[in-house]
Amino acid sequence: MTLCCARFRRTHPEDKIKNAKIIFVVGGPGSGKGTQCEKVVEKYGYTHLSSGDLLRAEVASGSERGKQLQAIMQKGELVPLDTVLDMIKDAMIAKADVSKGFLIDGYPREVQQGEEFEKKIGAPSLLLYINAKPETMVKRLMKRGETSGRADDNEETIKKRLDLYYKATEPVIAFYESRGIVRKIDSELAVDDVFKQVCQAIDNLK
Ligand SMILES: Nc1ncnc2c1ncn2[C@@H]1O[C@H](COP(=O)(O)OP(=O)(O)O)[C@@H](O)[C@H]1O
Ligand SMILES: Nc1ncnc2c1ncn2[C@H]1C[C@H](O)[C@@H](COP(=O)(O)OP(=O)(O)O)O1
Ligand SMILES: [Mg+2]
Repeated sequence: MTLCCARFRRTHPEDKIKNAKIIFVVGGPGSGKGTQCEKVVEKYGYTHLSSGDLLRAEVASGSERGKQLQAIMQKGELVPLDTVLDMIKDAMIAKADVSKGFLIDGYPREVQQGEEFEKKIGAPSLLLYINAKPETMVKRLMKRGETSGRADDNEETIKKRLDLYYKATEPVIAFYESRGIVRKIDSELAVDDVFKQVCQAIDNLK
């Protein structure tokens, strides 16, 4: 009895994801992260976790926390690090038993997010850097805004998100470049041609 309880206490939910394969998907707003992740899920069976989607689900739940998050996202700002990291961690644990690997889309958005992720979860083996010109991103987001219903797909918020991307998120790429795990993807091309580059990067992992 005593032995059994001791063992129970030592089993943490985090243990389930300790050795998970992790791919960070980083790029500006509207660069095509979500589009490419969907195709990776289809071909490789990885689990796609988008920080933005997780946050929007919390907003849709109507919770008090969701209301606070909505106000931040509407302004194009970043939500608190702990909130988004906890959501990703919980979602990873929930999928750990059936997942071949995780695509973490939209995270890290600043270097500190990467550092905290590694402390609490683990290290990525690849960073897909989805790169498009700012004009392209704005054009795609304005188009997406016609149907997305997203509170942040409007001209004013798009500009703020782009500025924040260059200021806070691009340094993330330099941070991981020194580790040799960044693969830069030209996202100016048609979706399938972008995907070919993504496949090459993932296939080289094995
Ligand atoms: N390679 C591409 N060429 C043209 N349009 C694209 C391409 N990739 C994505 N899009 C479109 O651009 C918009 C933003 O793509 P999305 O995947 O939502 O980007 P992100 O998740 O990086 O914000 C979507 O409407 C999508 O259909
Ligand atoms: N890692 C993160 N840290 C803080 N805020 C985040 C976040 N990921 C998403 N958010 C918040 C702020 C973003 O402007 C908003 C939408 O994010 P998103 O859905 O990833 O955008 P997109 O796919 O257009 O790049 O959600
Ligand atoms: Mg997205």
